[in-house]
Amino acid sequence: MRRPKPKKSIGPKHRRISEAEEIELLDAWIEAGKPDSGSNPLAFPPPPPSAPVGRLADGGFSPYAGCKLFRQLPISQKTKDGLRPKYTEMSEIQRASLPHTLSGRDVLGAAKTGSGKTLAFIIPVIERLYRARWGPEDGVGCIIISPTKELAGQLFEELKFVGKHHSLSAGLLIGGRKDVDAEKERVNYLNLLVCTPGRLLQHMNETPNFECSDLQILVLDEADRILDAGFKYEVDAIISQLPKHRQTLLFSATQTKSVKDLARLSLKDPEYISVHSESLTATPERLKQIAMEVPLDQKLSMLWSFIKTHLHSKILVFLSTCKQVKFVYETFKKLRPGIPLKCLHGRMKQVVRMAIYSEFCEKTSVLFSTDVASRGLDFPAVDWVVQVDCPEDIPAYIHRVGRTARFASEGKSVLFLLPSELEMFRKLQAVETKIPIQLRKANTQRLQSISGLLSSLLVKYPALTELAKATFKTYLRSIKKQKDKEVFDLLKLPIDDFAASLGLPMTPKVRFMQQKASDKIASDSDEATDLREANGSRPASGEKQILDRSQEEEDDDVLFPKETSVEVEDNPAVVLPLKNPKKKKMKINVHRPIGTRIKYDDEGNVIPPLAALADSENLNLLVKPDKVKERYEKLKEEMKQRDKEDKVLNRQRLREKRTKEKMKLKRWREEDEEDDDPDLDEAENGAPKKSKLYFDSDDSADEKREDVNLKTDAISLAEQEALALKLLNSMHS
Ligand SMILES: Nc1ncnc2c1ncn2[C@@H]1O[C@H](COP(=O)(O)OP(=O)(O)OP(=O)(O)O)[C@@H](O)[C@H]1O
Repeated sequence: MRRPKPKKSIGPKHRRISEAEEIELLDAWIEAGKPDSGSNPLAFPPPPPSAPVGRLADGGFSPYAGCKLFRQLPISQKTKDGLRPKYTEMSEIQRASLPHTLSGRDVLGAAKTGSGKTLAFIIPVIERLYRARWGPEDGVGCIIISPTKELAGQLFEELKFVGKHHSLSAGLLIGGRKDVDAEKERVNYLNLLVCTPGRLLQHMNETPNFECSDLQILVLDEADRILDAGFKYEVDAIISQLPKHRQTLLFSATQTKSVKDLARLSLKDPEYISVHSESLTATPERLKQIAMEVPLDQKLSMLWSFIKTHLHSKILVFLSTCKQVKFVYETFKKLRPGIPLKCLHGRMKQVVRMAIYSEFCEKTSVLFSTDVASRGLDFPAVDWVVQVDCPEDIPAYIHRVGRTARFASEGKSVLFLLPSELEMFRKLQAVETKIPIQLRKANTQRLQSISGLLSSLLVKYPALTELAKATFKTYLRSIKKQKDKEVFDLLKLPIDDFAASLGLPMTPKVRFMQQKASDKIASDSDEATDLREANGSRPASGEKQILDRSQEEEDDDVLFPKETSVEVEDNPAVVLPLKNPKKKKMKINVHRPIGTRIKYDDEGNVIPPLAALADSENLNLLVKPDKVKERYEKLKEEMKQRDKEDKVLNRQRLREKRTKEKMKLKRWREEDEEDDDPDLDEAENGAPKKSKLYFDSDDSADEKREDVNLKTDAISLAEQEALALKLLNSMHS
């Protein structure tokens, strides 16, 4: 613990002395009453409210482990003044963790959503710097990292609220703000930083003299999210630049217990404080939860009907992609449901996002959102959380429903599940997950179908048709990307009905669906071929082409669908075009074994060797039928082999081409580019995208993006050269 140093800033003399005295008293008080490591302060008897607080007449100190009121804690008067009158009594997580955090220990705090974890780390942060008499010249003393910009903003507001009587300086560092240069000037004078991982790393890398070498305390809010794969690059880079000797606090409703994660953070004998582990439910007790089976093509009608019957409620609706959020928002707005609508997703400008966030805090309305709003956000008085799309896993479910029934309030949530997603209900209902959810039948009598209305809207507004197509594709893509294949199965989706429900006259072509369906057919036909081979019969002619197609179409870019036509239905019956016969001939010619004669038909076309063998004239010339068979088998083998090689090369070529096209498009069409992930905010999961994550939307960011793009071009050129060389080799072999 740093000792108080003489205050350098100007101020009245009596105040300086009283501060020093207060700090001395607080240090002694904390030391005298700190709970044993590993003990749970909730188990201590709380002192009565009327008991004296602080230094007692006998020279000792009042106990604080187990106390219920903020004023009974060994914290500064300024913090107590900041807390009053809004906060007087502590919540369980605050009671359990504050005695440990104030004593300077590392803490992993787990408590239900809306249970007051924010104050549980904001108070020790302020107090630690106050007691160390931190000033502007000391630089960064505390860093609070949040996974999303909105949550960072909310934490910053809470920090300002509680710390309003302190003279510490704090800054909000989040991507999407244009004033990065001004921020760089200031950042060295800030004591407390509330930031998203990307922006913090940007400062660490770019801001001259940016210093965290004296960091006292690091906080990860939504720690499990920050430590997951999506932020790995940033977090590892950040941690490597922080001093190991510091206090570290990790908080989340779904806390990590991974030793690997904790090792990454170099925690020292951390206290694991999980206040609701004994609770019967993992979600807030005042939260009523239901799940409903809703077919994919009825989801929007169901949502519409739900909104129409809850016009006086504040409703938060989760969808999985930005495009879906946009589509639902735009179309529903035009259909005028009779309640204000808003939307929030990671592709919106930061100022707009912040404005929407504040508006939803204040007004009764419906907010359509991606998972950008699923964690940490404290919207007051949300009546309903509606999950139109299934969450990726149980923690995601817990965080989403946790936007309602916060602290002492009540709330309700409904989860729409496709018939193919009912496994998620079973997982949620499992005893160990402790989620009291019930499956209800949807009342289809009250269902108001809107697919016809959507069709008319799409006719009237052509831009909406494009949005509907993108919605269709990105939704399917989001399902494809889900890890839990027990729940998410692309091939079980009624995609034609889904397209129709969005108002689309035709089902858009999606190449990865084609791939999936082909894979399925391929595996089915593999089985069939095995059977036939066992019976000694030849494969049917169409099968081979389906298999070829499936291998060629591995890349699944939804932005540039090819001309190939695919129809996938409930029972996938795939219609695939024949392969380009020209290509086939080329391949045979290039790899023609030396000495093989080329045969021509009457019109001068080359007769493929197999056809030539089957030619009746030639058949007469052949010596023995078993020789024909042998020759046939040999040629078949050779062709198979060469086909294989060609396909590999072809795939590589295709990938190269698409990567280049994508990079180009990415630069040109920032607004309309595809949603690769459900949402592309810093909050989102999946592997970090170098050009996106930490250079966000600042001016400097564009320059960086250029760098990244140039780099990618250089790589692809090198790869192209290697590919050309490979091609040449294969031609000469
Ligand atoms: N001791 C308290 N007394 C009264 N209200 C409180 C107290 N602590 C927190 N609150 C209020 O409870 C609400 C939820 O708190 P907070 O956002 O910190 O929850 P959380 O546990 O961090 O939730 P999440 O897991 O969703 O991030 C806030 O509105 C906050 O102001």
